[in-house]
Amino acid sequence: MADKEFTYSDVSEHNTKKDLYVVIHDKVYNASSFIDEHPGGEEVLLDVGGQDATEAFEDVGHSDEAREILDGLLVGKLKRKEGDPKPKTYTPTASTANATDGASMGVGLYAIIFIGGALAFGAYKYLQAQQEGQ
Ligand code: HEM
Repeated sequence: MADKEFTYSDVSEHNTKKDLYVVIHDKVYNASSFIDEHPGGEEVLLDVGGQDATEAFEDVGHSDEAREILDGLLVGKLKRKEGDPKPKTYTPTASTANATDGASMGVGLYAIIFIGGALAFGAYKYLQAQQEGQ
C-alpha cells in the first residue's frame, strides 16, 4: 500500500478531518488517525490537509519520535506531474545561505563594536592625557 502513487490532485481530495492526507518530502501520509493526538493541534494539520506540508512540518523541528509516527502513517508517494506546485522540499541550503548572510552581518556587527570600542578607548585616553596636562 505504501508503494501507491498519488498525484497532487489525488492528494488534494483528502482534505477533511476524517480523510486527511499530507505530503511531506514527496511522501503521502494519512494523518486522519493521528490528528486528534497531534500535540500541535488539529488546526495546523487541517491547514495543510491535501497539500504539501513539508515546510510546515520541518519549520516546527519535529522530533525523531514525530518522524516515527509519520512512518506509520505512510500511504504512498507523490507522483509529480508537470504544472504541479513546485516541490516544497525543505532545503537546508536556503537556511545555509541565510546563515552565511547572518554570519557576514555578524562579522560586520563585530567590526562596528570593535571600532566603536577602539574609538571610545581612544577618546578616553585623549581625555586622560588632557587632564594630566592640566
Ligand atoms: C502528520 C504529520 C505530523 C506528525 C506525525 C506530527 C507529530 C507531532 C508530534 C509527535 C509532536 C510532539 C513534539 C515532537 O515530538 O516533535 C508535534 C508537535 C507539534 N507539531 Fe506536529 N506533526 C505533524 C504535522 C505538523 C504540521 C504540518 C504542523 C504545522 C505547523 C505541526 C505543528 C506542530 C507544532 C506547532 C507542535 C508543537 C506543539 C507544542 O509543543 O506545543 N505538526 N507534532
